[in-house]
Parts: sequence; structure tokens; C-alpha cells
Amino acid sequence: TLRRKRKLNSRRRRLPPGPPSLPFIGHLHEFIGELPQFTLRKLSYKYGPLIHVKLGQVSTIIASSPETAAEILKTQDIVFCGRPFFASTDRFSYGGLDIAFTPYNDHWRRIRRFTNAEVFSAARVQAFKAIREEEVGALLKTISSASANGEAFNLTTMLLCLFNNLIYRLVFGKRISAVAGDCGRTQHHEMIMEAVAFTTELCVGDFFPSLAWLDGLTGWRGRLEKIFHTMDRVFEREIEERMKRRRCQEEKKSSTGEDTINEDVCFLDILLKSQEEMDDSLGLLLTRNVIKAVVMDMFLAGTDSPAIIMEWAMAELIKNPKSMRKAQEEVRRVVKGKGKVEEEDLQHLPYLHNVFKETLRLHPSGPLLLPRESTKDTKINGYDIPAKTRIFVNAWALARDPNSWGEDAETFQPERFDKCGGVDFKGHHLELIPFGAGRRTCPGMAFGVAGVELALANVLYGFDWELPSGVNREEMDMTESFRMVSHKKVPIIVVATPVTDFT
Ligand code: HEM
Repeated sequence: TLRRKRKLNSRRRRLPPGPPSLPFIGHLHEFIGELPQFTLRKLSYKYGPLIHVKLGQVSTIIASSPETAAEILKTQDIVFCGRPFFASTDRFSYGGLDIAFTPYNDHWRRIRRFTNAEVFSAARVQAFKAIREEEVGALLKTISSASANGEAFNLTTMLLCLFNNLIYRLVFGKRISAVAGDCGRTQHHEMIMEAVAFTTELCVGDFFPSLAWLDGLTGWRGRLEKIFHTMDRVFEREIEERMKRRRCQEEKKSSTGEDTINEDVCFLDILLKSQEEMDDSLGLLLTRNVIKAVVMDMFLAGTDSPAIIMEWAMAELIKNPKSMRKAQEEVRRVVKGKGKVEEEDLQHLPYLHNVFKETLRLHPSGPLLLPRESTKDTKINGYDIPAKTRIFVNAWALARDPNSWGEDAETFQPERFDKCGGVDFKGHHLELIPFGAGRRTCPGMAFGVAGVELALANVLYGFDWELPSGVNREEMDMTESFRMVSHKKVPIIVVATPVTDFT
């Protein structure tokens, strides 16, 4: 019968090697008390660059060498570009209507093609330059006033606020913080962080699909619904407001001839315009839920990751004063005499760019990227990978592999990129893939890079940075938080001394 045939087939399968597993929980015990990327690297030392583990009931493959990563992200990208089902991401994607969490299907291909061309294009990145400069300006003012009395403050919160405001303006065309120029914590900020936490902390059903009903009993599902509906209400409110604005602009145009429709265009306008025009190539693609799902992606993928990179860049520079001095000398020499760094200046700051790359290398915001899923049975290195297997690429381990980076792979040395200058982070070199690679690579990379580099250059230009008195640089806590995205476990508390007047 079919069942016997399946059982026989699964016995004949030659899965990649892995440690012995326990009944029921599989290999989950291996992950207790240690970050998953650490555990998986350790297992790869023992069992090789392609391993198989069972996370609860779920068969999972992990690639940890440039060659095995290339099989997944390049050679067989088309087979491995599915996304597994998780209860939280399914909800946040409005049932698979977004870009990030949707399985590989016709909808994903169309929405990805559309947003690549209309939302994430180089022209759009350029068009939103003024917004980045204004928001970075707001950050500088907030740092200025926080440091007025020489007191220590929480830089991590301010960075999250910067990127949260930035995305809010890109998406909805306005700031979240009511006070112009303010960069403090807001309710929206808390909401995004809670939602990000949901997408990165898995529930019982994600490991034990047959026990998914338990998530209803533990209250997990109730909390998920609550945060989802809070976000959905914000999106509904902003969409209604923006549609009203567009109607007013249309009326103005027909009564007075004055055309303001193309002023202050935000992502939502682009989506609404395409929806109104019912573009034939898109058909009924842009329903209200699809628009909300794409907006959700912007917040979940676009706020936390840039903030994490900027947070680690500052932490590494404070911990490594030589690199800090070098970066500050460069930016102060190049930008000399100006009030602040502008985007055009960034191309003249090669050391700053190296600092950025080195931070991405040591601290990718997603150490295991986003999980993928095989869409059909296939083989890697002669091993069988059945359809619907969960796949991780340990990007964190690849970027710290001494075989690729030398014996000093674990230390922060931006200069290394002078020697291997050709290595970029755009998905061509698998030893450095903080944005992923292949079909599912991050479409917001150019937005992320532009925002982080501008903010970093400006805070280095405008302030000198120190730890609060009594805190030793050598003892600075550089541990990563225990989540699928790797914030610093403890926030950066610093003292800043202004060297330029931003008030
Ligand atoms: C420094 C900042 C950023 C980093 C390090 C980063 C990193 C990543 C990574 C690792 C992935 C998964 C790639 C894979 O599965 O192979 C991803 C996907 C994605 N990112 Fe980013 N990201 C950043 C900024 C942004 C921004 C600013 C946006 C939006 C405005 C964005 C939108 C997305 C989306 C929509 C996806 C899903 C792509 C898909 O599944 O087709 N990201 N990002």
C-alpha cells in the first residue's frame, strides 16, 4: 500500500549526517542554553558542512560551507526558494500574501517582480534621500540634547527609533513621533518590536505540527491575534487617510488644474496608484490585504535589521578605539566645514564602508537568514533532501570561517577588506551573505545600506563617543540576544560629546 511504499522509500533515503537523536524531541536538546548558530557550527565541525537534524518533528538541513550554501542559494535556488509554514508569519503575511514569508508560488513571483521595479528600485532609493537626511538630522538633535549634561543615554533605543521613523515615512509619508525632530520611544515602536519578536520566537506547533492545538491553550495564539489586530488597525487608518488625501488631490486637479499628486510620494501611494489603475499585468494582485501584507513586511524586515547593524557597528567601534579614530578622522577630513554628512559624501569614505562590511560580517542581523523549504525531492553531495524539508544556511558561521577569512576571523578588523576588497555582501560571495542570495535575497538591501551608512557617518562626524565612567571597554558585553535576529543582549549605554552644533 501507499503507506508501506512511503516507509520503504524513507528507509532507503540517505539523509545528510547528524548527531544521534532522542525520541520525540529529536535534536532540540542540543540547542539548550546556546545560540542556534553556535550549536549548528559546532555540529558542522563534527558531522560536516551539510547536516540533518530533527527539530521536534521537523526534518531540517543546515549548510555551513560556501560549497553547500552555493548548492542551496545558487545551483538549486529554484528548488530551495520555498518558505516553511509558521503560524506567526502566516498571520503577519495575511495568509501568504506578502513577499518575505509567502511560499514560492505565482503570487510571490508577481509581487516580488512588481515591488522590485516599483518600490525597491535604485531610483526610489535616490528619491527618498531627503527623508533619510531629515531623519538622521532628527537623531543627531536627539543625541545632542541627551548629551547636553554629559550624561549617559541609551543609544540602542534611539537607533530603533530612527529606523522605525524612517520606514514609517517611506511607507506612509509621515513621521510617527508627533514632535518634529524627536527620536524617542513611541507606542508604534513597541508594537513593531513585539511583532518582530513573534516572527522570530517559534511556538510549539512550529516544531510539533501535530501539537499545534497547544498554542491555543498556552495563550500564544491569543497574544498573536492581539498584536496582529493592533497593527492591522494602524494600517487601515493610514490607508484610509492616504486614500482621502489622494481623492482631495484629484479633486483639486480637476477644479483648479493644480497637480499635487506626485508630491511627497510614499510607498503606499505607489501601491494605491497601481491598485487604482488596475494594471493588466498585475490583474487583481493588489487587494487591500496584499497591500497591508507588503506594508507589514516593510516594518518587520525594514526596521529591526538596519537598527541591529548600526547598533553593532557602534558597539564594535567603541570597543575598538583605533578603528573608531580612523573612521572619525576619515569622515572629518572629507566632510570638513559642513554641518553634517550628506549622501554624496559617502562615496568618499572607503574606511567607513569597510567598517560597515566588517559589522555585517561579524554580526549579520539574521545569522541563519530566513528559513527556506525544498519544493521537491532533490540531492546535495549525493545525500537525499526530500520535498518540504526545512533549510537553514548558517551565514554567521560562513562569515567567521578561518578557511575563508584567516586565523583572525573572529576579530573586528575593517582593514581586512583592503586586502580582499573584491568581496562584497550582495550575494556573489557566499562567505559574506548578510542579505542572503539567490531569488529570495533581500530586496531592501539598497534602502538598508543607504540608511545605515548615512547615520553611521553622521554620528561619527558629529560626536566623540565614550562609555560611562567606571565601565571598562574590555569588559563591554558583546553577547548576542537569544533570538533568530541578533540584537546586542544589553543595549549600548554611552556618553557623547558633540563636536558639531546640531541644534
Ligand atoms: C541592513 C539591513 C537589512 C538586512 C541585513 C537584511 C537582511 C535580510 C535577509 C538576510 C533576508 C533573507 C534572505 C534570504 O532568505 O535569503 C531578507 C529578506 C527580506 N528583506 Fe531585508 N534586510 C535589511 C533591510 C531591509 C529593508 C530596509 C527592507 C524593506 C524596506 C527589507 C525587506 C526584506 C524583504 C521584503 C525580504 C523578503 C524577501 C523574499 O522572501 O523574497 N530588508 N533581508
